[in-house]
Amino acid sequence: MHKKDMVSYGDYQRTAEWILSHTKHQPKVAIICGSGLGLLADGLQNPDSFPYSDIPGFPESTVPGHAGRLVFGELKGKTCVCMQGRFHMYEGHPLCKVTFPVRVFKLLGVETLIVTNAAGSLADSYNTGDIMIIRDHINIPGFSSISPLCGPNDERFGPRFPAMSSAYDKDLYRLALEICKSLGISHFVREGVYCMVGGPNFETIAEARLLHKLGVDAVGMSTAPEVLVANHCGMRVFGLSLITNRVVKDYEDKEAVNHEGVLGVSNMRSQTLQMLVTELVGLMDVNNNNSSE
Ligand SMILES: O=P(O)(O)O[C@H]1O[C@H](CO)[C@@H](O)[C@H]1O
Ligand code: HPA
Repeated sequence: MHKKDMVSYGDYQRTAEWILSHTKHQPKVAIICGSGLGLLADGLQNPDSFPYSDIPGFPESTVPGHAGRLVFGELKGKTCVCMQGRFHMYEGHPLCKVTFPVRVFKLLGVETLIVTNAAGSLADSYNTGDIMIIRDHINIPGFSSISPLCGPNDERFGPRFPAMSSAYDKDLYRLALEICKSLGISHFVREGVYCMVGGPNFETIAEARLLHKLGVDAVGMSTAPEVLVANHCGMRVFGLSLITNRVVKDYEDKEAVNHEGVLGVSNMRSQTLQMLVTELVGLMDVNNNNSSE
């Protein structure tokens, strides 16, 4: 690992201090919006919004559908911070930069991370527009030590060898399923395994077939690094994938995925996702939390 690709504890602290000097909000919940899902941030009450370019240490957001803003505010009375746009490895960011905000959130006092993403489906029973609650993930870059946790371990954040067998919080998972029932959306809500690939290309047919055989339900190019870093520093995590396309597994199939199509489906379903996340934040237990106090 090159030195320039490393981030020190002081770097996270500096960014956290900058944020604390610019907003009164003290979030307990952080939400990362996937491609085209930035609407999630629009429901925040009393918002304070900062372009990433104004925040010391934050990388630049370069992908269409990722506005590049950090928004603080309240959802159902709970103080949240929302990343309107995330960073991806394929943009050229080292993973410590991709996950930089998660550790900053930890220093701000965040205890729960909600990750969302756009993903292609491999499971034959899934339809475009389905919402998948992430039960677990497979981190393909991690298999070859491409991980935000590689390099010297900082014990102030967490242990050298973190367990990942409960990466996604079971209570939040169950609560989300109940909320889906009460919202009447269970017929398009699934539970499954997300797989991160590096991207930026979409999958070949052979890769798609391999992932299918591995038991992957949905594939995307994000999320696993953020979830790793959040688990490492003791946050609980909840994740949602919006199924924006079917991953082609058949050589005769002429359908080809593209990012514009992904964004189209995200936009179509983002209001439903917003409803689900809002209810979840409203009903989850947090030690919070009123920023005006
Ligand atoms: O994972 P998010 O950021 O939602 O974006 C997904 O959508 C993009 C491809 O269309 C890729 O970046 C993929 O990871
Ligand atoms: O089919 C896909 N593959 C990888 N990443 C994605 N992000 C949205 N759809 C996809």
